[in-house]
Amino acid sequence: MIGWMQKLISPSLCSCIFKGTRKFSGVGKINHIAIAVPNLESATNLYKNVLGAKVSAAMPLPEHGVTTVFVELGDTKIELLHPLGDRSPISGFLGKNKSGGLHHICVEVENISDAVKALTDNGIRTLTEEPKIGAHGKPVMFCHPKDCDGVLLELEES
Ligand SMILES: CC[C@@H](C(=O)O)C(=O)SCCNC(=O)CCNC(=O)[C@H](O)C(C)(C)COP(=O)(O)OP(=O)(O)OC[C@H]1O[C@@H](n2cnc3c(N)ncnc32)[C@H](O)[C@@H]1OP(=O)(O)O
Ligand SMILES: [Co+2]
Repeated sequence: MIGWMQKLISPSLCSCIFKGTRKFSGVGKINHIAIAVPNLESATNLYKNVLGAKVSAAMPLPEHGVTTVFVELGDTKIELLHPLGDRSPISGFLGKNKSGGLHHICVEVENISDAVKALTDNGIRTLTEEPKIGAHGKPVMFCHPKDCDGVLLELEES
């Protein structure tokens, strides 16, 4: 029954109706790979002017404590991250990795509540209680790197 109802109404509404009974539909493609950078201008210059990629304007996201630049690479992206404000979640990482480094991977999921449930049911901790709205205006959630083989995993609703 859930299958045909999903075709008629939105996945989120369906998820509310069948809370706890809907099955996670599985992970989608890589949305972006994020690199924390100590100097946003020189990192942008590398991808834009040396490697010839199309890059976005720098976008300050105070609610995430970062400024981002997206490098477009076909159907995926690199997200350049630089700390914003004095409580940035990436300051500790850059303190340990002074030249910058691979910070997280972001994978797409059809329904973030279903994905979070599948993860938490399996003992994976999320870093916030509720999803936030990410750089693409869609709900995102981060999973603890210690529960994901040392990799910070971001989920973004597609
Ligand atoms: C722009 C919006 C959005 C998007 O739409 O794309 C974004 O991408 S926002 C990006 C920035 N936001 C976040 O990263 C939010 C989630 N992250 C966090 O809450 C924190 O970064 C963290 C994961 C809790 C780590 O914070 P930190 O201050 O470094 O805490 P600890 O020092 O206690 O770290 C604990 C432990 O985890 C290791 N660690 C930290 N960062 C990473 C990482 N990126 N990848 C792998 N491992 C990481 C850290 O080294 C500690 O390990 P030990 O040293 O062994 O204790
Ligand atoms: Co990200």
